Amino acid sequence: HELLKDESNQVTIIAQQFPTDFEFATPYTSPIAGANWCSFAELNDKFTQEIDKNSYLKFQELIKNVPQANVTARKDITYIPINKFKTIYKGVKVLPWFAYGDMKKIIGFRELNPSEYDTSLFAYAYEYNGMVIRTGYYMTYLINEMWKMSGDVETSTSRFSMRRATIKSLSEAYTYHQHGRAEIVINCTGLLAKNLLDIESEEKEKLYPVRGVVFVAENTTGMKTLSVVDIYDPEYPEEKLYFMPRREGELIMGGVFQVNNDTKDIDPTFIHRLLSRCKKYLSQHNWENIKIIRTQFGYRPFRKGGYRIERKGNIVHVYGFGAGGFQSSWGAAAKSVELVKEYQNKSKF
Ligand SMILES: Cc1cc2nc3c(=O)[nH]c(=O)nc-3n(C[C@H](O)[C@H](O)[C@H](O)COP(=O)(O)OP(=O)(O)OC[C@H]3O[C@@H](n4cnc5c(N)ncnc54)[C@H](O)[C@@H]3O)c2cc1C
Repeated sequence: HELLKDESNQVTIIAQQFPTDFEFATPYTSPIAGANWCSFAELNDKFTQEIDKNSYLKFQELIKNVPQANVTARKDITYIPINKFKTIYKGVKVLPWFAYGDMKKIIGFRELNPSEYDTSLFAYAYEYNGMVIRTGYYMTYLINEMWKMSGDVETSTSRFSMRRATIKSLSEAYTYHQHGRAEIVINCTGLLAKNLLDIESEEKEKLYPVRGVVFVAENTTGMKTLSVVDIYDPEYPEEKLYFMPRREGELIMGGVFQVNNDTKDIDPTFIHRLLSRCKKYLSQHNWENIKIIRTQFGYRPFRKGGYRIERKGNIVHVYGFGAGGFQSSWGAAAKSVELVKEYQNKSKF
């Protein structure tokens, strides 16, 4: 999308799976995400903070001006239960980087007053102006924007095309360009980057899946804010508790964070624990007779050391986004475009 803004660029997307696919023979993460913006950057990680801030601002622009992008403004509230505060955080209040500096203002960050939550359950809570990205629709919007920019379809002047194909190695990707051989390849293969024959051997070791399971329900709960309860259950340490109310009256109910789990089985008892936690922690909402439409799972493409945005000759690697591929997307795209331009400028001389 960002590359097409330069009218001299022509782009072909090669993919095994596309956003409107509903079953995947091989891992494809993006359609499974909720998704929200909740940057995970550490307090001193300015690089990721800049990327996530850039993305936040872009999503805000879409919220305000582009309804068909399917990004919806939602207050995002996080509650920290007392047991987690005591056992895991050792009684120290932990706030994210965007609770400070100019980002605090931009994002409307605010700690909740104790009168606003149940102090017998929670040690503290905070909120900010967040969002829900309706991922399937949002990605379709992006594709349609690219077709618009293409100006033409399947002719010698078209600047965009999509190709369903499976590549075994990055070197093969050059041959799929709609107008002959590509000059540069951008590798956004997510978790499957590790299967590419010509990826560096150390990269294969770095990538690992963190499985997520979410329920898509009809939102009869009355919940209008994006709500996260930062739970810790020593018996089920992989289980989380978060909710994303989508624009069309759906509720994403999550989830789990299962490191190195690439299975497809879902524990049938999980939903019962999730609902009993809902009744305990979020009793202001109605959890009776909730109708679950679908259970879905995906593999967050984690990479040891964080994500990779790096140019090696005429390949730009952009993968390993773990649990934050949407919230980092626009910032990561901006960095990738810089790397493409760097290559284009070098190859001119
Ligand atoms: C349950 C869950 C909840 C999440 N919630 C959030 C959230 O709230 N906010 C957030 O920011 N992130 C969230 N994430 C994380 C986010 O979904 C990922 O970081 C993001 O989707 C990764 O995108 P990607 O494009 O790198 O990988 P993918 O979406 O997996 O895309 C990779 C693409 O490469 C193609 N491909 C791979 N190998 C080949 C090949 N050899 N040949 C051809 N094509 C190939 C695939 O077919 C696919 O099209 C969540 C993830 C899960 C599972």
